Amino acid sequence: MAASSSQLKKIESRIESLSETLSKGSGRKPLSKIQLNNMDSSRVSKGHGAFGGARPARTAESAGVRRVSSGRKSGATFATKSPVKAVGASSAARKSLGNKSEAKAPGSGGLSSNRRLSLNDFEIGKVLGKGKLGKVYCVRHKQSGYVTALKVMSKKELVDLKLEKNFRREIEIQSNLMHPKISRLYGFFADEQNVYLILEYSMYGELYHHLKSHRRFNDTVASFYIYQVASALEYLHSNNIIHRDIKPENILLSTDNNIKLSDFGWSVRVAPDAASKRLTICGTLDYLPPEMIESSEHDFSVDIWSLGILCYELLVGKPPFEEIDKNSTYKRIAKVDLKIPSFVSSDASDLIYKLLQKNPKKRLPLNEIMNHPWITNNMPYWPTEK
Ligand SMILES: Nc1ncnc2c1ncn2[C@@H]1O[C@H](COP(=O)(O)OP(=O)(O)OP(=O)(O)O)[C@@H](O)[C@H]1O
Repeated sequence: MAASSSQLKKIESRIESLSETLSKGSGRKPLSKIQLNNMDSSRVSKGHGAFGGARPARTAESAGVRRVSSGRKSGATFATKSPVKAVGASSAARKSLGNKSEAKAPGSGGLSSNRRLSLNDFEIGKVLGKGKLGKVYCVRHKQSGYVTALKVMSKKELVDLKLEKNFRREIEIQSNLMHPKISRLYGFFADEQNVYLILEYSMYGELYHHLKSHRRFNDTVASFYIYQVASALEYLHSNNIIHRDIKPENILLSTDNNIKLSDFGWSVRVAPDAASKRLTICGTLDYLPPEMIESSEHDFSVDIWSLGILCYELLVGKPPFEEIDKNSTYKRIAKVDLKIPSFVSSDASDLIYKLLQKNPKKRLPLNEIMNHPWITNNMPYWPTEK
């Protein structure tokens, strides 16, 4: 595993430029004011699903978030069932995670109607959290009664931070996704100052906070989450999308510990041709794969690497290559300097080793991850619907 001195030199100079790129953003062009001002929800609502078919006007998921009580419970390893009556959603959460019926549209006339939306269409509730560009609120759509999350982003900040490209990606990709383990983007609109994303409400917030409050999860809990993320990734990859920012902060929890993969700001749609490779460095430091650090091309397997990091972090409580300074982290990633604590079960260790392979081609494919003994042996203990 030890790298030669010339390899190390190469990595060091790479790290310098990488640190610069990550702190500056990767040269994204500013979007003109006119483009931002022209944004409205009709682009989303008129858009046909990239994966064949128009988006339904209302989903079972959205119906399931009606009449939500405002209190957010947290703390339980498996959060107790919410007061929300989920219509059709999450019933097949455990063993048939890909069940499309969860995302079927039971009716019409919901949030994604062609009528332009504005802030006046919503009752604003509590702040759910704060992002880089603004706050996220729990809101109720007055006409339908649907409770959703409303992400408010300042146009000025978007331009100043050169994040318009990420924002466009987030909208273009997420609005066409329909999977029970992926957070829905119902639409968006803009006014003079802000753009607003209407998102599926995940009442239990980020998986990251749950992990921090528990320090680490046991095999049953961690495998339940990993299986769900793998299921979401299987859907994304089969639709030629690489997420590129898998981490506990981007995994939200809804009822019954159903995960909702979110934050598609770094995701990318690639040509169906398997040879298509990307070069952009993106994602989050601890989750970067060796090929990004070494500036090689990357493909779908970056998400498999990140799934390996996630698996480790859920079981150990911190990512595997974490160091005080980022250069040391980069070096450890480049060398795949992996040390798994002895309290991690042998099945889990086996899976982590198979995911954190330096050679992207050697990383375990998603279907094999979902059938790995660590998953199948823990599956009977996953929570069931009450
Ligand atoms: N759909 C949602 N349901 C419930 N809570 C949410 C939802 N979306 C975001 N939140 C909460 O709001 C916080 C901020 O979210 P936001 O996506 O703006 O932050 P972020 O991760 O920094 O994203 P960005 O990088 O786009 O700024 C999250 O940490 C989460 O707790």
